[in-house]
Amino acid sequence: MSSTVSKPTAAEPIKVALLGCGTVGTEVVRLLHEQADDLAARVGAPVELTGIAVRRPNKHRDVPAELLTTDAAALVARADVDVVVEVIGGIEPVRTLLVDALSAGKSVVTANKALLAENGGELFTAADDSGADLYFEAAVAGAIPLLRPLRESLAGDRITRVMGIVNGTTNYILSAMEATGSGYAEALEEASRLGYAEADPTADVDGFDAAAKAAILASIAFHTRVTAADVHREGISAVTAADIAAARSLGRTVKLLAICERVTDAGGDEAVSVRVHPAMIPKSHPLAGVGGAFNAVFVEADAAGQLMFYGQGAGGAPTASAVLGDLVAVARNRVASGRGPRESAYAELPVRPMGQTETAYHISLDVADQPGVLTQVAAVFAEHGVSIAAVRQEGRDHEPSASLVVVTHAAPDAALRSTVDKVAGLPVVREVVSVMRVEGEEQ
Ligand SMILES: NC(=O)C1=CN([C@@H]2O[C@H](COP(=O)(O)OP(=O)(O)OC[C@H]3O[C@@H](n4cnc5c(N)ncnc54)[C@H](O)[C@@H]3O)[C@@H](O)[C@H]2O)C=CC1
Ligand SMILES: N[C@@H](CC=O)C(=O)O
Ligand code: NA
Repeated sequence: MSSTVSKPTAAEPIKVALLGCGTVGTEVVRLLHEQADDLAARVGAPVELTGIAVRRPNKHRDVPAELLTTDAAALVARADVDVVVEVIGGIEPVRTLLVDALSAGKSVVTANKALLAENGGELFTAADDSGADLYFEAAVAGAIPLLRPLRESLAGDRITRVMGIVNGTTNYILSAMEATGSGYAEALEEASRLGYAEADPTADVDGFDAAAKAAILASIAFHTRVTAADVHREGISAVTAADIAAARSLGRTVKLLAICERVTDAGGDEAVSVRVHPAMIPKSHPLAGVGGAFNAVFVEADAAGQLMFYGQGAGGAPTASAVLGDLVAVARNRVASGRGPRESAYAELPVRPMGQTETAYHISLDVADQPGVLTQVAAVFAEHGVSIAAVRQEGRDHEPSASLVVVTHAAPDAALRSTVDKVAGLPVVREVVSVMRVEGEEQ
């Protein structure tokens, strides 16, 4: 129990059903217990755990047995449950459980980005219909207060860009590969052991988790429903030691970035572009120093300018901190008979396809060391309307091959891809060693 002396609370207890008791759920239970008095004082009513839905009750010996049930649906339906906290993950059965909870007027706190990015609209509609709250700060960038600032503090501004590192597992792996040269598989195993990775870690390494978070961020930032399917997604499983070495030789580092932008076409119409992919960023860029499972997100808004959010993006306790913050908010709303912010999707901006999104590439080639190679390669870039920002060609002692590195200016992604395909087919090109997008200015 905490040391703070709580003020007596007059209101009826707020009764909470917890769904799932794994990495995050265990920490939610711990914090609810350890901070019970403080939480009651902050909410104005005791916050009571009435039940915990788990899959295997005998695995949870440190939780009071009378709270445990394997019947999540029955727990959600209980008349004495005011708030449902969901930390199971995945789509079903969670989607049905949460729609049922919201439809019955029970507020929901969830960390489930996969569900929000897939079925967020349905959840928001159910919440609106019954007047219940739907909070999900833990779903993006773990402990970092990010969604509430976007939903509330910046609600009066016009956000133009959200860019950052939003997946702790992949950042942990890339940091380990960069710092110690440690192997990909070994770093992933460690990230899972530390509780950062999803139950199925392909969600992390193939970029699904970051894409779901990018969809949530873009939806809030641009007042538009963006789903996971709208997000261009590339993970880190194809990032090689050669890519990392190529980045290093240019004073850059490789990060998996989520980039959500408000864009304007030639006719003046607005759209959104949302993408997740690895990119080389300058070592001097603030995101380059974000290591391990930490996350960092830049937000740019017309009036506010540039903001940066940084902190622990994964792990049981950091994620539980965000869950508890939301729980206090929805419990306070209940005590005050009020509501938190609803979904804001009035702008309904279209999503621009990746092929039309402007990006810049770094291309590292192994070419024949003979006259005219550079001219042939440059001609392919010119043919596709791609302008070259920098070229470096280096011969190798006693070898008939040379290294040719090309960095482009920004161009439509489709034009860059076609350029790489055509260059790869040139007889003078022996191997495409590394192709990666580049982002960020030197600071
Ligand atoms: N671990 C992390 O760092 C973060 C996790 N999240 C999200 O939080 C959620 C939970 O993540 P973790 O705690 O890491 O996962 P976990 O896999 O450790 O825990 C999930 C628990 O739910 C239980 N479960 C599965 N189906 C169930 C059912 N039908 N009824 C009751 N229990 C069931 C599982 O047995 C497991 O104990 C996921 O949505 C995840 O994406 C969000 C931010 C960070
Ligand atoms: N698997 C996720 C957990 C937090 O959202 C990550 O690694 O970031
Ligand atoms: Na967060």
